Amino acid sequence: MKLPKKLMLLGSGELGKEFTIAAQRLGNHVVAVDRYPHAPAMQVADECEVISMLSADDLERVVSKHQPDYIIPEIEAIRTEKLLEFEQRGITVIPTAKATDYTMNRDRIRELAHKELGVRTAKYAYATTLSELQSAASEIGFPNVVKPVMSSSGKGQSVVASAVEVETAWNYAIDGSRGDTHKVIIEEFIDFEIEITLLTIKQWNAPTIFCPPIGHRQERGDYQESWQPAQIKPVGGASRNENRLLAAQAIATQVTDALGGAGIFGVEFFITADEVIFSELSPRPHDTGMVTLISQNLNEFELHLRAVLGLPIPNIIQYAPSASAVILASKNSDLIYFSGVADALSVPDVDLRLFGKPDSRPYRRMGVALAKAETTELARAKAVEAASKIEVVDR
Ligand SMILES: Nc1ncnc2c1ncn2[C@@H]1O[C@H](COP(=O)(O)OP(=O)(O)OP(=O)(O)O)[C@@H](O)[C@H]1O
Ligand SMILES: NCC(=O)N[C@@H]1O[C@H](COP(=O)([O-])[O-])[C@@H](O)[C@H]1O
Ligand SMILES: [Mg+2]
Repeated sequence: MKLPKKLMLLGSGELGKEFTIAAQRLGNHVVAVDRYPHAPAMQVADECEVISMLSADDLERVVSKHQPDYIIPEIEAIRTEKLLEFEQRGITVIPTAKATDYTMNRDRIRELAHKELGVRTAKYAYATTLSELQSAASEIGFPNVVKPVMSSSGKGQSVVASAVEVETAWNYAIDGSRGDTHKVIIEEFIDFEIEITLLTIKQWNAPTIFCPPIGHRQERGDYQESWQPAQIKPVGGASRNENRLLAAQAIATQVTDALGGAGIFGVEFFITADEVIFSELSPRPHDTGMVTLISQNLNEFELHLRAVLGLPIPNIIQYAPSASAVILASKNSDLIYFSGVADALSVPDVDLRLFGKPDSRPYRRMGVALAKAETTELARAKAVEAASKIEVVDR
């Protein structure tokens, strides 16, 4: 295999920016694509294109123009049927066009995991009308969680405590749905001990390997903090703890094998006292995996790149307990400044990534604080404190 390769990144946010840096460090050529100009990855890529990634015509135009060796999706919202076509034409889609198609909608990956592979998931049902949702809710019970089948980062998602709240949840899900699908999934609420992302690296010609598990905390369905390693509380002794991690690894291997190809996957699990419950997965680097920007010898973006290009991954070493905490905007603005940077960086083993997004909206993720410490608790406290010092301000 000869480098450089031409990589087309579909989606150019913060995850794509770090992937682009990793790709360029090994001499590759990156074309960054997104729906708006000056997206984070575009700031560091060789070339960029602004298109609608849901438009087959737009995708055709940029792929014909640049003739990439690899198409690397960075977000879910892509016209995935077109990716299947590109794959048939001989372009490698990462991890596979099928994987991007199955994970674009929550129902397809759920059916694969639960029905085809027999993996334990939360009890669930689908609804396409309010009355279907009402009867599904009484079947599943309360509390439950309602989400559009097409959405990410918690958009349109709510926890429903009782029957009177079902209508509000329906309207919220429909408003938060991507595209014009009026289909929602309703899930049993899992009262988990911890939720984890298991970064799973599927390789072309080598066995699947894993990063130490990442614990995370979500609000409004969006990640706020992540830490590594996740302490899966040793219920019933240390061996039990180990067993739950092995169980998660076995499920991650099973699901990623069914999707095929190569690359990193962020496989999400709910861990309860006696169960490992599969939630969903990203067939690409995961937002909670940004902690690996400080924690590991090879971060999740470098691992993705090596897996994609079939380069060796001799070892994955975690340097120390580590954490990440998000830096969110509070309002709409297109003049972004950050205050408190010097203060945040005055603490040893703290670092920042400020993504350079050209505008903000309430709760938009604008950066992340990273920290290493002697324990995950200390690392979390340091990351949260550093993030709290940064304020997203406009002029
Ligand atoms: N059935 C459930 N029981 C308990 N909590 C849940 C359930 N489903 C989702 N959640 C909570 O909401 C979060 C977001 O849900 P999920 O991962 O399904 O959505 P998402 O919008 O795809 O998020 P992302 O794209 O950021 O991964 C979960 O990480 C978890 O904290
Ligand atoms: N949970 C998925 C995730 O974190 N995706 C990351 O967020 C970007 C979109 O951010 P934006 O909505 O602020 O443009 C995506 O491009 C990706 O980097
Ligand atoms: Mg998720």
